[in-house]
Amino acid sequence: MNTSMLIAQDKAATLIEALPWIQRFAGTTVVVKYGGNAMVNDELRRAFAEDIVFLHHVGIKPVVVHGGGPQINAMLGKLGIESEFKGGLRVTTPEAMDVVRMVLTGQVGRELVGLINSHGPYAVGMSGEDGGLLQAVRTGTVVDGEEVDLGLVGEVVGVNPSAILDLLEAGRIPVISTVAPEISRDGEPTHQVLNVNADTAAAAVADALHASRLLILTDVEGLYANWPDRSSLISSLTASDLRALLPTLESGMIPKMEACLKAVDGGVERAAVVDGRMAHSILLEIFTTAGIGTQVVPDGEDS
Ligand SMILES: Nc1ncnc2c1ncn2[C@@H]1O[C@H](COP(=O)(O)OP(=O)(O)O)[C@@H](O)[C@H]1O
Ligand SMILES: CC(=O)N[C@@H](CCC(=O)OP(=O)(O)O)C(=O)O
Repeated sequence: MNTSMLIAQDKAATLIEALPWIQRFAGTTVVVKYGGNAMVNDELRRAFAEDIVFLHHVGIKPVVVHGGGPQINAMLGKLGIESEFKGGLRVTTPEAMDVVRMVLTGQVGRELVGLINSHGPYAVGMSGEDGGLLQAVRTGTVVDGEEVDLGLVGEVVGVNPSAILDLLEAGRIPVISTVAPEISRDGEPTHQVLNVNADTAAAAVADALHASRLLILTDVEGLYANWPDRSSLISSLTASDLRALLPTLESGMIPKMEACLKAVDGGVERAAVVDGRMAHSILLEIFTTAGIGTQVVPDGEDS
């Protein structure tokens, strides 16, 4: 066989490797969380949009939930508003909340919708406020054993997925920004919006949609057992293994791995953290046998 035939055979092998995965996931919902640190260059952003449109065209129903921490930081900086993180969450004043809402829904969400829609009229942006999608209660955090007030920060306690289901039914790709209306402890709307961590919001959405997969894109290869020892990357672990590991984790990995656990405990078949700095990481994770990154599987399955 000459070289061009060998190259062609290689391409056919790559395509056919995807067949069992396409058969397995067609008709299911895949929730992809796109983080601010994985959307920092144009090539990656374009590859992300291509992957999402690819999923759509092989019969999978992708739902994008996005963050935008670095973009919020940049806008707060431009406006001269100070902000700090405690326990991995942004302390959010009313002034900062206006910026969070404006940047996530009006800037980052718009940009992702535009990128996906350069392939066709698929994406529709919505925030956690639209169609009563998310409900959150105000939450603080605990740092060094002390309760810390975070201001207008919430934890998602309810998801009403009907607006997402309407969009999926119409063949659209929902792109969701994670701003959430507040409800009081007794369930009444307070008419305030809260800033929620996008990883945990994505898990709540995946859970409510009975998604087959939650994929969280980030700026490392996956979960390291002994961060920052690069030889300790974990390719797969069970929910129980993860539960045992959670107290040892640091900073940004905490909400991500909590989100994976919440999703798998809620019935999502698999949740994975993958490297968003690698172009087409979504396709590699879903359509190749080896996958990439770190996947969390339910107890009793081979990790
Ligand atoms: N055990 C760990 N494995 C991998 N990354 C870790 C670990 N512990 C802490 N991290 C840090 O978590 C970061 C990812 O979280 P974050 O910066 O919030 O990402 P994103 O903006 O994508 O949501 C990594 O870049 C790394 O610095
Ligand atoms: C409460 C809280 O911290 N909210 C986050 C929301 C955005 C987010 O989670 O963005 P990434 O996924 O890019 O980190 C924030 O204000 O930065």
